[in-house]
Amino acid sequence: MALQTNWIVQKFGGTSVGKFPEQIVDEIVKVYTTQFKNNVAVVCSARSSDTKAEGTTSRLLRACDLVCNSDPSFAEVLQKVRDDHISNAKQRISNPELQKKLIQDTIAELDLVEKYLNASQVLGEVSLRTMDLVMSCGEKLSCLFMAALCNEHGVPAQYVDLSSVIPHDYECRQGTLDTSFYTFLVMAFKEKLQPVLDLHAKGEPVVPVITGFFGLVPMGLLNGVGRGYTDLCAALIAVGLNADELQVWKEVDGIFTADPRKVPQARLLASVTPEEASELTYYGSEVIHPFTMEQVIRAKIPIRIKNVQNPRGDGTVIYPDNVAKKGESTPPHPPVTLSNSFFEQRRRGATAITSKSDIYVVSIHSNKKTLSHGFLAQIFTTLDKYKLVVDLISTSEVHVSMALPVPDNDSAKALKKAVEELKKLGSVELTKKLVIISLVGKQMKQFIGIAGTMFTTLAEQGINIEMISQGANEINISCVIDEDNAIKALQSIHSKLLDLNTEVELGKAVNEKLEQIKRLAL
Ligand SMILES: Nc1ncnc2c1ncn2[C@@H]1O[C@H](COP(=O)(O)OP(=O)(O)O)[C@@H](O)[C@H]1O
Ligand SMILES: N[C@@H](CC(=O)OP(=O)(O)O)C(=O)O
Repeated sequence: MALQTNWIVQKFGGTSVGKFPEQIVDEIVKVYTTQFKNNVAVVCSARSSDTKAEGTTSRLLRACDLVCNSDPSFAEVLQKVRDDHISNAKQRISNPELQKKLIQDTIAELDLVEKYLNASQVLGEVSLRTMDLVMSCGEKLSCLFMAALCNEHGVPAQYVDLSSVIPHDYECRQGTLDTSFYTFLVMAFKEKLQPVLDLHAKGEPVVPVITGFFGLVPMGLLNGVGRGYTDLCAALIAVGLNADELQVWKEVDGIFTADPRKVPQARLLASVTPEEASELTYYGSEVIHPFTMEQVIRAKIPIRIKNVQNPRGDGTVIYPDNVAKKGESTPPHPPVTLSNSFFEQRRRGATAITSKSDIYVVSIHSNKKTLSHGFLAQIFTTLDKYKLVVDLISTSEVHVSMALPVPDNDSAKALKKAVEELKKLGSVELTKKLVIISLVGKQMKQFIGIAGTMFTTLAEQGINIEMISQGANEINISCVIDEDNAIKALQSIHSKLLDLNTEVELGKAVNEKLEQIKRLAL
């Protein structure tokens, strides 16, 4: 039995769809379908013609906010989305029929959104469900456009809308995003893609262009998954199709040892483990949505991060170093033959460094002599009440320090109220304008002295450390410093711990292993 299905799922982010749609179709989708003979499924996010903050999803959410504040200017925001998509269709789709149909479909979707928002304005609220419905429009418009562009460029494609795959009453039946929910989604996606699979079976392959918005999830998509949900959707599609690889296409060559915009010496990593990718994303390097990994890794599908502007590059593979690939009950035999070259190749302890801005530190000095029973529970109950998240925590006998992300005005207001309540427990000190610097690496726990080098380097640079914390999984050492010192800290720690280049060799080994697995599976 052939274990490889030849399916590859390619996910494209909003800015890539906005800036490089022709390259996506001609240099990526067409190359994989015709040259490499893969079955390709495409998943797209909502278009952003420039930055994500000015992208379609952000605009649609802003329109919802305006409606909540009874501000009628939401119509102007919708008009911007309309103008942007119509001019894009006119500019990029020249076949009159395809263009006419695309513009008609675009207008119909936006008219629907306008209806929802007008109704919400009358009701005086935008429910979670309405917000999801409005948000879904972004991915629908983007995929309608990409499917039209594929067809225009000679790649037969079919638009697939996932926005109604979750039944209305699902919330009542289940309630949370647990494993059974993901299993349900995978089955639902499979069913939705069956007509495409049937065409493939008949020898009429077509590329499904699938909305990365996947339905009205219990509690709302933003609460349940958050921005970047299309990565998760692509992962679940990869599982449903039993794909050989999930490719997440971005505007960087892959995952680097640090954000290349901040550390020019940063190196591209050939591979990282899912845990490392999650930590990096959580602590400021937004490379992939953290929920993505679990689904695909469970199905033993590798994730490859690649660059839309450099499709021939190898990118970065996210794959655990101790698991056999899909279809294998045990690792390729004999495992020893691979162990020297593959992921076991030692790095120098740390894999990458990252920074997360907009951090406040709250320090509470208990008014008792020792931390009394219930002290921490009271702190967390208060933070929970104001929906505040704690990124790092460190405690001593009568003292607790916590680093919290405060990215916007709403969370700043919430924190102010929480601090007032926390004052009942002791003296509270609040420090603002901080960043978390995190050193991440699965090998770090086996190396002595990494934390020492990290903190000595900061001391040598005259950088004061506000707080220190080591992640319980031992693959993350973090500290909090003043935001003005962030770049200096990243660059100096990088040059001490991450400048050495072992990646070229490691890259070869990663590809060698995946090739071997492919051969074994055929
Ligand atoms: N360690 C890292 N490796 C790669 N990119 C990183 C890292 N840390 C931060 N980044 C930044 O993350 C961004 C991700 O790429 P981009 O394609 O812009 O994202 P999106 O798919 O959300 O549009 C890049 O701009 C890059 O500078
Ligand atoms: N469009 C959504 C979902 C998404 O995944 O976006 P992107 O792939 O562009 O990060 C958002 O902006 O959150």
